Amino acid sequence: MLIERSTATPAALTSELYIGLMSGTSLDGIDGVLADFSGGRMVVSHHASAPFTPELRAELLALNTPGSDELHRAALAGSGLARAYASVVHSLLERSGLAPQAIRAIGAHGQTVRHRPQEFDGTGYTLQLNNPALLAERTGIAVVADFRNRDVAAGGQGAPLVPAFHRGVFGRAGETMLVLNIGGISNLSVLGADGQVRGFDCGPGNALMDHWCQLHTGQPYDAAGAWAANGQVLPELLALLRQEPFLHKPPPKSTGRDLFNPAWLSSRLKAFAVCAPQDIQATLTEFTALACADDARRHGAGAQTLAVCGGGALNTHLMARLQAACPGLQVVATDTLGLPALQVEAAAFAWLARQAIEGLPGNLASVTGAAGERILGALYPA
Ligand SMILES: Nc1ncnc2c1ncn2[C@@H]1O[C@H](COP(=O)(O)OP(=O)(O)OP(=O)(O)O)[C@@H](O)[C@H]1O
Ligand SMILES: CC(=O)N[C@H]1[C@@H]2OC[C@@H](O2)[C@@H](O)[C@@H]1O[C@H](C)C(=O)O
Repeated sequence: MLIERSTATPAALTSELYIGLMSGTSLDGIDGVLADFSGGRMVVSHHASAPFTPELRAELLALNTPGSDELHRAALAGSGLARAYASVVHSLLERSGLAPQAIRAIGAHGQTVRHRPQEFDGTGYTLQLNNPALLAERTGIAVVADFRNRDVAAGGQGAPLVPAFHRGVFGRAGETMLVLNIGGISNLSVLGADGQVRGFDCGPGNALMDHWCQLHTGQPYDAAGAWAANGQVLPELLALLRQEPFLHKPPPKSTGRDLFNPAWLSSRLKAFAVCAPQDIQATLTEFTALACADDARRHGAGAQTLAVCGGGALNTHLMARLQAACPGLQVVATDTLGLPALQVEAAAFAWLARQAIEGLPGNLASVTGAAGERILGALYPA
């Protein structure tokens, strides 16, 4: 039998440079980072982002709800996403002056279009559209993708996956820290003083606010929350929104656009049709802040700091409402702790790719409820 030698370049095999790519439930576009893990710590050297084209965004959004010809459309959308990912990778290579061979691997999250991990009699699923083979082909770099399904197969939620990364970057010995990601959906990591980590999705992040803002102002999001800040919170609507059972479920739990979507909102707005859209926006912002704050208070005993990442950290009004609802905590953006809010999730997927390449687990059973820690992701070689 002829045993062949690997033709992979030694540079790629020893490199500690990884690229992380994230396109999340806000569906605003792609964030990518180039991260260096040499020397036992992570340094993000470059960040690039790219909005989705209106066509790709519309199709990815449409694929979140059942429709016709889904298999064909999902395949095309996955390839469209991979091409957009490749152009973010090319920007990172150009900015850093590096050749593809210098990068060990790309961690590419894909686009979540369904997330039903625990339904269907224990055979639930989570679906991230992607075309990792095309991404590897277009970049000449190995790709790690499909990070969530192994955790789901082990009985877990498949999300959130970032708490282990949050521990590595933001954890402080002997101190309880809270890290809140406000993307389309929001998720909280509780980094215990004793090293224990808990984490779960809190509920909506920007998804409902973005939808309402787009509908009534034509803008993709409420910049700095200025529109909401000049509206009046509607107490009855707020109370109705806060009745949502997901918010009161104990962890482990995760959610997505499967639940917090325009249909969910419409059904709750029926009795409020005469209200000013700006007041609805103020109420949605308050609802989002309270969904996060309730969890921070409920699960964050002993913590002094709530570090916020994701695009929600740029919503000044939302951050002020969060601070008002958590008087015992200092609410800060993760920028103040060394990692800019918009880079955290992409950096997490660079880290998850490295974990996979090194044969190390990516999930935390204490977070997702999986039967144990697992190596996450599938490898598409360069
Ligand atoms: N200047 C700003 N003012 C207010 N909101 C902002 C601003 N910039 C970004 N955002 C919000 O952040 C969102 C994008 O956040 P982010 O990139 O973290 O989302 P995501 O990648 O979809 O996250 P996730 O995977 O956690 O759902 C936008 O849709 C918008 O709602
Ligand atoms: C299924 C899915 O895509 N979940 C996302 C989503 O966006 C925020 C929240 O819901 C979180 O659970 C998760 O993303 C981050 C990156 C995570 O897995 O930790």
